[in-house]
This record gives sequence, structure tokens and C-alpha cells, in this order.
Amino acid sequence: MQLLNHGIPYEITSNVVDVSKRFFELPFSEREKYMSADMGSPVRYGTSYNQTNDDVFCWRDFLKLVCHPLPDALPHWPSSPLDFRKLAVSYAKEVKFLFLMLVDAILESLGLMNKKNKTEENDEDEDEDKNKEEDEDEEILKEFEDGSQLMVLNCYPPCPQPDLTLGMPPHSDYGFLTLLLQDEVKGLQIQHKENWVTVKPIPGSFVVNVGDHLEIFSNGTFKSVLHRVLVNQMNYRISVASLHCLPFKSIVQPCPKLVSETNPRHYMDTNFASFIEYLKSRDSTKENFLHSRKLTS
Ligand SMILES: O=C(O)CCC(=O)C(=O)O
Ligand SMILES: [Fe+2]
Repeated sequence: MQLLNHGIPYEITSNVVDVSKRFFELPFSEREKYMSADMGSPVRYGTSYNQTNDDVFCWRDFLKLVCHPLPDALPHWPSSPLDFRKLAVSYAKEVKFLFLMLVDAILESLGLMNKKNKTEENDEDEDEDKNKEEDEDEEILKEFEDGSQLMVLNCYPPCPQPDLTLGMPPHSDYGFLTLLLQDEVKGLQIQHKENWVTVKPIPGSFVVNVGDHLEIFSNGTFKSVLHRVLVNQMNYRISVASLHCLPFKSIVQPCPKLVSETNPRHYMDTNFASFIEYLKSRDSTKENFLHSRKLTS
């Protein structure tokens, strides 16, 4: 899905793409300051997926920025280019707000949002049950507000032999939703009915990708989307992905209200620790993470 007319000023999206480009143009000595093998680091620069244990490298540099809680993470973000933090922060805040609007709509589409209706006059018993449900629904939304946000700046340099490699191999995103901004260079493809379809870049628009957690939470109503990135001989390509999840410590599970005798749960509980375990043990012959959380009956 591509999202247009989302209300985020074009200046903010184009500035974050521009400052990302300038970060990747810095001398390596400046960029390498942010290299870290620690997956929990608030800022991490690297190549491929994980240059310490990938067998085959992808044609990609990345900078990962933890965005939540922002006051703790921000002092670790790059201070060069000089306007980096300012532009990345204003983008991160806008995109989080947009994510929450999308969550609200998704919860409603799943029948999980009973909007508070303060003006309506109902009889009192009914009111009490209704209020309880409304409170539970507000709780879910509150958890998303406190949820984690990870921003990934991707840079795919021109490649002399693009047919021999990929910018990113096929994967689905860990997390609930990813809001992805791409520059005007083609490269992103999503899998649709066994075919790879190129997503046409529309300046200022967001590609919204369903992540593994939304598939689990919705008990399979939403399906996470497999995607990959091609590289080309001519152009640098920049993308900025904002991955949104529940708080790191939360258990992700099919929403109890969506599970019933006729619609049993299709996924095990999961959390961030099990994902890290999976990443460490990953080899290219293994099933993907979501698959490893599926219940078979
Ligand atoms: O560069 C892109 O278009 C996709 C990036 C992506 O899939 C990711 O960062 O997870
Ligand atoms: Fe992705």
C-alpha cells in the first residue's frame, strides 16, 4: 500500500532523505564511529544485514537509529552532518504520529475499537460494560504509543554487476508496521502472487508494509509482506524505513478478542528475545522468523 495525502509536509520527508544521503557521503572514518556488534545499541552503522555473520554480503549500507525513548537515544545519534539530528528527529516524530493514526484505523477494521461516545445517553448497566471495553481498547492504543520505533536509513550504491547481487534479500519486517520512504530511484519489490512487483517511487509518499507482529496480532487477518531490493549500475538509492512495534518487553500474541473456538490461534507468543535468538542462529537455508512462530494443527 502506498500512502499519499498523509499530512506530513513534503519538506520534512525530502529533508530526511537528503540528510541521509549526506551522512552516507561522509568519509568512512566518520561513519565507522557508529559501527557496533551490539544489537541493542541506540545507533548502529553497517554493511549488508550483519557483516559479522552474513556469509554473502548485500549491496547496502545502513544506519539504524533507536527512536524510543527519544531523550535517551538522541545523544547517541550522529552529530555530523550538523543538521542530522534536527532533521531526523522532526521526521521521526511526524512518522510516529502517522503510525498511531494507522493503528487506530487498523484496530477499528479488526472490530477492536469501541470509540468513546460521551454525548450518548445509554442505560447505566449497558454503560458500565461499554466503558470497560472502551478502556481495554484505549489500553491497546496506549501500548502502541509507548511502543518502540526504529529508523533504518538505507543506502544502495551503484553496483557494477547488479544482476549478481541484491540490495536486500527477500524478508518480511519484524514489527507491526513499517512506514517506508524511498527516493526517486526504483529498487523495492514486493512479492505478489509468486511474482516480484516493483514499487513505483512516488516522491513524498509512504510504502506501508505489514510486519510479522501485525500478522500475529490479527491472528492472520493481515499478512506480512515479503519484499526485497534490487540495485542498479547508475544511481545511488536511499530509503528510510521506520519500524514500529509494541514495547520491547511486550509479548506479541494473537489478540484474545480475535481468537475463538471457530477461529483458533494460529501463532505462538513471541517477544524480542526470541527474535534475537533467531537472528543469531539464522542461516540462509532456514525458514523465516514468522514461519517459526506458526502453530500447525
Ligand atoms: O530500501 C527499501 O526500499 C526497503 C528497505 C527495507 O526493506 C528495510 O529496511 O527493511
Ligand atoms: Fe524491509
